[in-house]
Amino acid sequence: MSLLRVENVTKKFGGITANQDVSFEVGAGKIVGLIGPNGAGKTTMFNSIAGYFPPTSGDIWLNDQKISGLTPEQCAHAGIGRTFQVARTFTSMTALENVMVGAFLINRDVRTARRNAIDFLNFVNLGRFKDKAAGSMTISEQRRLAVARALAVNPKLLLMDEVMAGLNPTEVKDMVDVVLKIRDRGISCLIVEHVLEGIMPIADAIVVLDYGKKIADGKPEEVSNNPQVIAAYLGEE
Ligand SMILES: Nc1ncnc2c1ncn2[C@@H]1O[C@H](COP(=O)(O)OP(=O)(O)OP(=O)(O)O)[C@@H](O)[C@H]1O
Repeated sequence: MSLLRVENVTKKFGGITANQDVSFEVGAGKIVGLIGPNGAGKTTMFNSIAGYFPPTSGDIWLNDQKISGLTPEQCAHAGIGRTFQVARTFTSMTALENVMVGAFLINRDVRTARRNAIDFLNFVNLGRFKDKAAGSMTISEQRRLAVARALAVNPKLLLMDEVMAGLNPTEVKDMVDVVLKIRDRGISCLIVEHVLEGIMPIADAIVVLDYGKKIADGKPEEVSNNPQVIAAYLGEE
């Protein structure tokens, strides 16, 4: 059964069509990769799903709730979580405080938010760093912290934006393990990623965008053999 349904979404910025008539689905408990060359429209799609702006046309559904047009807060309450790079303003806060920012969105009780935040830090293997300033953590730790913060809003679907970029192979494997653990909790993951060796082995499906349009959608092995996909990536080199 599909958790997320993106139906014929077009997003225009003035004369630029960042997404053109894009449709795809994310099943419950599935991992879907959203890939494509630079400027293909991946971040724009995330922004439409997370309520940062409404699509110009088309609809987005989470289960039977239409979420296109909702605010980011309403989308979060509906069940959309999203990773952000640990923002500059949050770097002086501790790891625990960063995750509590997410936890507070759904629970205003400090003790409950704190307890939930500790659980999520442990979940991403950062429990021992709870009192460490986020800014003094490694890139790999900051990425997992961003995931813990997004999980703290109790999402049904987690949007992960390039959480593997710039990581070494061991760190990519750590992040892959976290993604698999998230999926095993029943949370679906939609992952924008340029690190294809991270996403391809674990994705149930890969959606490929190029110049705003969907050019492929299927199992990783089908998509990676698709001549249009190969041409889009070679064109980028
Ligand atoms: N707020 C905006 N205003 C105007 N144009 C925008 C805006 N956001 C994105 N665009 C344009 O839309 C197109 C798609 O951009 P988008 O950032 O969604 O691509 P992307 O696939 O995420 O790229 P990258 O892999 O480089 O992050 C680009 O041409 C971009 O310049």
